[in-house]
Amino acid sequence: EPPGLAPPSPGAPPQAPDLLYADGLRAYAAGAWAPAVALLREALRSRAALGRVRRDCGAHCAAEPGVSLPAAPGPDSGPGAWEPLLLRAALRRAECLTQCGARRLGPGGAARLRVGSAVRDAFRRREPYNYLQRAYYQAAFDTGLEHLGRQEAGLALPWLEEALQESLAQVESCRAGCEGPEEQEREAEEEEGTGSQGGLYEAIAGHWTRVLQCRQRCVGDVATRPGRSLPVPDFLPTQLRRLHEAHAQVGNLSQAMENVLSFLLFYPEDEAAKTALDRYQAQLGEPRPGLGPREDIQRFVLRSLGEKRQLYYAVEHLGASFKDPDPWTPAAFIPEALREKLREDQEKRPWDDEPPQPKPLTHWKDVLLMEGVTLTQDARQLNGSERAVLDGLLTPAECGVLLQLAKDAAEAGARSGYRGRRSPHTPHERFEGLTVLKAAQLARAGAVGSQGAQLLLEVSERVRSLTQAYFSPDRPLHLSFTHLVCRSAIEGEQAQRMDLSHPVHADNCVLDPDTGECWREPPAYTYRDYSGLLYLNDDFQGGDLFFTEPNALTVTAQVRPRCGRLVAFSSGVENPHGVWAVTRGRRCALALWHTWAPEHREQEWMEAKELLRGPEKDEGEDVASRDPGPEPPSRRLPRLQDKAGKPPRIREEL
Ligand SMILES: O=C(O)CCC(=O)C(=O)O
Ligand SMILES: [Fe+2]
Repeated sequence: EPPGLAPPSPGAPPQAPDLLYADGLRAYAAGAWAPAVALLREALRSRAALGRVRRDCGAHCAAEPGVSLPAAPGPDSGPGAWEPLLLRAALRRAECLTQCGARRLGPGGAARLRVGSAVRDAFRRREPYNYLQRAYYQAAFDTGLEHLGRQEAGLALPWLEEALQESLAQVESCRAGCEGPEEQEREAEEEEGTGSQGGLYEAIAGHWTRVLQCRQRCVGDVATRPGRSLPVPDFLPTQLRRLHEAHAQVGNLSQAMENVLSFLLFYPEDEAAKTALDRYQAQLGEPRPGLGPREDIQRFVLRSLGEKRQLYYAVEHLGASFKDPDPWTPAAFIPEALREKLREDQEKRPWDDEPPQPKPLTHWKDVLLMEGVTLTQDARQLNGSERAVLDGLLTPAECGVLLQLAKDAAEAGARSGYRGRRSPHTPHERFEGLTVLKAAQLARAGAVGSQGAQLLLEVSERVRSLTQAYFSPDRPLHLSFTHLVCRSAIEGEQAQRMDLSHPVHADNCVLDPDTGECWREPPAYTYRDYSGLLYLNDDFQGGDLFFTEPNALTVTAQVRPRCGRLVAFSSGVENPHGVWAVTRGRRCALALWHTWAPEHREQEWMEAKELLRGPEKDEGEDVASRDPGPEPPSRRLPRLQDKAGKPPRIREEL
């Protein structure tokens, strides 16, 4: 129990967590800190209590003699003999679970306490902890690390041990939630196919796959710190490593052994751990036959491996999808085809042979002049390295055309049944993205004006040539992805918002704010070398871009979007960035990523251009559509003018 919490009133059924959460947020917004904290804590506790009920009932019902699933039938019981037994046991078990839930939560309890989807997402993303600082076990781990940093291994140990046990307990309650009806709806929404249309057994297999996917995600959920989009990598093995080192430092050799053996369950080939094990063994003297890995970890690893085996089976044979959250899964578990892909991803490391270096900025000024662009802030003014704000890349008329394109494309999408998605980064915003190819296809189909689609191509090339001139004059940069993105505040959900429109991240590596390290490996887009954001409007509230230190907390610079403003920066750890919540209106920007690696050049750019060159669009003077080169054209293209006839200069201090 987190310190400072009053004990729950014994026996009383928990109150609905979503009501508590909403009250807590209201109190927070009103500045009533004490009630806000009490309510938010109560919301978390009530949610945990619900999780406990599910978990306890699950365990209780699995152990009931009358409802336990049948043992495998003998060889002489004939084919199909197990089927009625299995299904009857499933019915009994469901009955037991229903009764147990009613006993613990009151009649209709589970339904009464069912949480709405927005709040469920908030809990899943651990948002309540945003308000209460950090999850208790994460705080315990940090305290442990602080002691270790001060060479106080003895003081660190109880914190580290508690953090590990509490993390495991959190994983258990998360897993218990995976059988809940809400999870199933959500998973089924996300992934259609695995058995949702089949008969009884396909449906059972699909349901089971979704339960397993959800359970496997739990480690990542528990390891995700509030407000962050990515989990602390390798959360459990990291804790075990700290534990064995700390135990060894204070001379608890047998516990050091237990913990390093547990670590080796995740990484049997880890050289440092093997060496440590040998050392502990030598120090201990005579062999201790009873010494093995910790039971809790052994159970965890075995169970997880069993689930992975089934999931990979479903991937291979049932078309299910599974994004394995763990880097420690043994290669033998992963189907050959997937392994191939992982290997490829890992081998493509263009930075190995040609590390990025600071470039002499030779002719960028000429390019700026030619483009009618002004440098508003350089890296020094932005408190960083390799970042810049440039203005005047678009005329207001051009912004208008691109905004119209985004709007028309969204409407075309809506007509074809595509609902404006919730943002992948926050439940409080809608998110629409348009690629260059999609724009060209829509233009061909007459759903959007071809002028907009054409301009999208042209402008992306404008940004590319400028970014290359500014940051990489001696080495060609290619566009690797171009995305027109609008984020819109969802009305009625903004009042108490504390989250970000886009959590702090780096564009080509996985940032670990606790160590300030950034892992240039998948799932990051490791081949991205420079990022660009070209803004189209400013008539919205919130939504400023900000840069931080690698701790993801200390803001070093902020940029207010506006039409024609480009923020360009190198995509690595030197430029962690995020976007403040968009609390009113719609914020549209062209996001562009550049790469030095020609093999990661955006294929769709050329396809889009081909499409737009088609017969319907064959106007003689269309320069862009005539360039046959494999590269996007680097030549300056005609630009839309304002009514006055000259491209306006925009220069404003931030
Ligand atoms: O829209 C912005 O200002 C930033 C978006 C961003 O960082 C990204 O998409 O990676
Ligand atoms: Fe980004």
